[in-house]
Amino acid sequence: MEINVIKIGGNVIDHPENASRFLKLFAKFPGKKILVHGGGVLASRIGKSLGIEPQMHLGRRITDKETLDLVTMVYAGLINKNLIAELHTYGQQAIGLTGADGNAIQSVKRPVKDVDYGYVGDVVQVNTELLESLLQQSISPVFSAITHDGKGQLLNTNADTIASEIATALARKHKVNLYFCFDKTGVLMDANNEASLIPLINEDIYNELLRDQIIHSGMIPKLENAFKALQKGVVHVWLGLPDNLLLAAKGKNAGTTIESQKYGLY
Ligand SMILES: Nc1ncnc2c1ncn2[C@@H]1O[C@H](COP(=O)(O)OP(=O)(O)O)[C@@H](O)[C@H]1O
Ligand SMILES: CC(=O)N[C@@H](CCC(=O)OP(=O)(O)O)C(=O)O
Repeated sequence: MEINVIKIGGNVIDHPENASRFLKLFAKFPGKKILVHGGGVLASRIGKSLGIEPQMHLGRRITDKETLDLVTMVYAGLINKNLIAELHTYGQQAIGLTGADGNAIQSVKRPVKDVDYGYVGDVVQVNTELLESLLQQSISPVFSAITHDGKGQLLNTNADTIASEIATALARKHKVNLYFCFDKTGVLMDANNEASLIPLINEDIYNELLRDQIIHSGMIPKLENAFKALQKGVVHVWLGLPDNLLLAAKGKNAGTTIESQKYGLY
């Protein structure tokens, strides 16, 4: 089957009207689809109000025990359940999951190298049978950024990574497209200038932009994951505004595209 994995960023869903516009588009999006949502900004805001200061390193959250409890409540509870409830108002069958539910995504606690990320998980296994069975019933799985290690420990996993790992695992058997929706028109030469869109990107350009710090913060894991997915068999990766998602599905660019076959890079 053809499967679309769609990631929606925390900056978009932090604004209820933008979240609603996106969810309506997701409900309209044709074919089999899986949603992965972030929520980093809300977790940081609620954390601050509780005296838990966010600590990020290269776009990823350093997660101590207290922060793990916070993100579990915010991502798997507050955000995930509200998204599911709203999707049903648009006629979209959906089921909210963490990686622990149905053993959907197992991860291992990231080994300490230069940085100790704490309770952050690197994905090792995706339960594709579970996802296939839900999709066959026209139920869209909706994932928050929480995984588990199979030994009782929940772990925080970057939502872009979850989207990429799900897409990659399904790509072994299916044609998979991966869409990263966030708060910019795509990858930009200047993150503050929407007109500076880079419509196509390859790994050489990425490395140059990274070196020149044109790509920074949350864009780093997003693009790392985009390239990883393409290398591992995902057919099409797109990044852009949620409002352009249906255009992207029709093959119109309106964002930044990295396409495996067409450019022969992957
Ligand atoms: N070159 C770039 N083009 C576009 N955005 C960039 C770029 N470099 C850094 N960014 C930042 O990355 C952010 C998107 O990453 P992130 O905040 O993790 O998104 P999400 O909402 O998906 O979680 C943008 O809002 C922007 O501030
Ligand atoms: C380990 C790690 O960085 N986890 C992320 C998970 C949420 C996320 O990725 O949210 P956005 O997509 O909104 O950024 C975090 O806690 O910020």
